[in-house]
Amino acid sequence: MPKKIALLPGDGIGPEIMAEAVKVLEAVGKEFSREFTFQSLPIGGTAIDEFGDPLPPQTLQGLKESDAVLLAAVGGPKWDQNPGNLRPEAGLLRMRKELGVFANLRPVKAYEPLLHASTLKEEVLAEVDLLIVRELTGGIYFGDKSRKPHVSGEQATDTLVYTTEEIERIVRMAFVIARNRKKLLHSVDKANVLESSRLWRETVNQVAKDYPDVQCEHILVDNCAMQLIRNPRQFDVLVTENMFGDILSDEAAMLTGSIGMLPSASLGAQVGLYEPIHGSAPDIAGKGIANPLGIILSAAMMLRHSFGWEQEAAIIEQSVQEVLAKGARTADLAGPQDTKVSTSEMGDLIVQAIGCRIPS
Ligand SMILES: NC(=O)c1ccc[n+]([C@@H]2O[C@H](COP(=O)([O-])OP(=O)(O)OC[C@H]3O[C@@H](n4cnc5c(N)ncnc54)[C@H](O)[C@@H]3O)[C@@H](O)[C@H]2O)c1
Ligand SMILES: CC(C)[C@H](C(=O)O)[C@@H](O)C(=O)O
Ligand SMILES: [Mg+2]
Repeated sequence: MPKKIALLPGDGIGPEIMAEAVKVLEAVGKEFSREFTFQSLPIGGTAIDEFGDPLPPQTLQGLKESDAVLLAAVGGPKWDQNPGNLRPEAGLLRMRKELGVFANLRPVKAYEPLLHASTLKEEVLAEVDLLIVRELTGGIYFGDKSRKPHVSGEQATDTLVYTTEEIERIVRMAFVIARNRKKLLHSVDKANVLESSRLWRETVNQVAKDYPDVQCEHILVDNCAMQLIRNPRQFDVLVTENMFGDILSDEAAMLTGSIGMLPSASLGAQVGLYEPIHGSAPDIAGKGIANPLGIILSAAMMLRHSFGWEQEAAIIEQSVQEVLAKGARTADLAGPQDTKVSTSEMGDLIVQAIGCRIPS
């Protein structure tokens, strides 16, 4: 049976990078005799323009009927003044909630050929290989929001809510992952200030009893943000709530040289959702210069986590390493010595590398 992949190209650079991910999946399919069917569905700003809804019912239906979902990015200045529920981002959040993908895995790997491309020192970055496990369907993103008049103008409220159950399931997943890596887990919170973080920390301590072989450390989020830049190699798996994970993962992207490099997998009970961590990059959209590696590596995560195709995932990841080692770079990473390539040229190079790795 062919695997049904729902594609959500979205806005800005989304369609440009999505085209490269599809090329790569087709190449893997050809080499390994795997069949895919692709269904492209509207989401975000383009869906608002066409259907007046950032997550139209037919999109949600299509996602639920698919075997896995690949999203590029949503958002852009055109929709920034829309009311909250009619913003592109509202469609993305509603989709995550509807699919129940509470666990967002964001691996951060410093590729050797890119060490010089970061604004940080090479010796700090060498061999960084960590994983941020971000809670994705709770916290301040999903709590009640309100506005009311105030003597100074208005008062706005966002509510940060977590239940023991929501914390426990993500923390348990992080412990299992940590057990299969270096057996080191940092739980990131703000327990010195936030009640939700105090519940988070208590729950982590309870769950930790079931994983005595995993070393578990608590770290406050402000210190964690600093330590990620000071000495990132001290971390292996980090687990944290929704907004802290969002911010820390953009910060951690600079350990790789570009936010365009980071993939992610969002997992839960049903279908898996795969997306690069970056946004729609309106400043470079339509120029053919966006880095497609984040979405290509997300496609690799899809093959591994949704279909259990480890070899196929690894071949994509090895091809990315190889192409980078040969000096090809999109504009976000290119230095004077490098060969600067466009979005589609980068996709072609990965496809070629896949072809060369498999003896026919
Ligand atoms: N998952 C998502 O769909 C997602 C994630 C983050 C932001 N957004 C949305 O994207 C829009 C723009 O947000 P932003 O500018 O804060 O963040 P962004 O991640 O889109 O861009 C930040 C910077 O990184 C660069 N960049 C991002 N991805 C890149 C890539 N693949 N290759 C090369 N350079 C890349 C951009 O050019 C920009 O300079 C907003 O509407 C925001 O809400 C969407
Ligand atoms: C666009 C936005 C809602 C989203 C988030 O905050 O989760 C993005 O920043 C991300 O990291 O996927
Ligand atoms: Mg983000």
